[in-house]
Amino acid sequence: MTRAAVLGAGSWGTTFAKVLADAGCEVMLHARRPELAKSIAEDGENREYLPGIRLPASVRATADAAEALLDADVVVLAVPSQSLRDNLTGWAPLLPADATLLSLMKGIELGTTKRMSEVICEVTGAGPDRVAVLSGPNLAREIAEEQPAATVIACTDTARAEALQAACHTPYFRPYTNPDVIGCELGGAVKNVIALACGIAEGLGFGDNTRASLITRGLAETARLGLVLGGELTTFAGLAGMGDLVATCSSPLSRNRTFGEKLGRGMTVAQVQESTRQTAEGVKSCRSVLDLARAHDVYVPLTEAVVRVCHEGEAPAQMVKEIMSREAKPE
Ligand SMILES: NC(=O)c1ccc[n+]([C@@H]2O[C@H](COP(=O)([O-])OP(=O)(O)OC[C@H]3O[C@@H](n4cnc5c(N)ncnc54)[C@H](O)[C@@H]3O)[C@@H](O)[C@H]2O)c1
Ligand SMILES: O=P(O)(O)OC[C@H](O)CO
Repeated sequence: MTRAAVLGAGSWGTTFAKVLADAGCEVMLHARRPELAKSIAEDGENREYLPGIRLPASVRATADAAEALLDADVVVLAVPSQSLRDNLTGWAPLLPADATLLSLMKGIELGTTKRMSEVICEVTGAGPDRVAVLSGPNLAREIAEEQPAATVIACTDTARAEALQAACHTPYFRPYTNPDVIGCELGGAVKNVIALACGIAEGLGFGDNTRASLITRGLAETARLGLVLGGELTTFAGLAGMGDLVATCSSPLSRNRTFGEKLGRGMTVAQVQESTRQTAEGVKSCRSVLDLARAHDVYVPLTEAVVRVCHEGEAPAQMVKEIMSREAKPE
């Protein structure tokens, strides 16, 4: 039986712990706060992040990282992207030698512009073939409710990707493998930025044409950057590209889209941040995505626009004017 440690007991970490357990794994879920670990262990439910969802008995919870990681075959990382390096620095000495390291995170590190798998390799010293990424149209609440969804597990080592695929395949969760780690990570990080733009448009009162235009041009922007970085075009047309972009940009469950919608309705970034404790990765990653694009001379006008609204005080209505009045060009 596969033994998995899930580090991060937020909405996605907790949901994925349930998926693994439903697929037959023995799971240790690690929460930072001892009181949250205790309440998950006692109630069989994460009332803070996933209220109303019963966790299988094979999910155990602890706040002790050493206990969570003991003899783990698979270590799942599910913390906010910008906190990964600090968290992982503490966990690295406890990682079992050949465990597969699986990232669930969708962000680019500020300052270094590194993808999460790159941060994992750097901090742990693991080779890239030991590190995998899971990404796709996977809104946590829907999956916790066992609504059918597909996803992608990307790893350069096919055997590890297939082992992970078997470890999390359930009647409601269908993983596909893909060797393109770069494309999957880029798709996941940039869709959060485009979802912010879609939320802003929603908040301004715009409808389906606007959203479809943003999704389509957002995908063009993602693929332009991803190809330069070494991703594959087919990945951007797949679940970790278009699939995730459509789900996140369309769903009221998306934290990024909801964040953008509040901005579009007139709230400031600080006000929206105060209104939620959940992670909206795109607010920070829009800056690192833009830095990455500039370093590779790639044109990313929607990301630039989101950065202006989130970090430079531009009004959402002005952002729309600027996007629409750019020089006309061929598609
Ligand atoms: N929620 C989803 O639907 C979903 C789906 C797919 C991918 N993801 C990705 O998974 C990652 C985790 O997202 P989530 O939804 O579980 O987030 P969340 O905000 O629900 O939970 C984050 C968890 O990380 C912990 N944490 C550890 N160090 C932290 C720190 N320094 N600052 C803040 N929190 C810290 C928190 O205590 C919490 O348990 C993100 O990269 C997100 O983009 C989320
Ligand atoms: O709630 P969001 O915006 O972080 O999106 C969640 C998932 O990434 C959707 O696949």
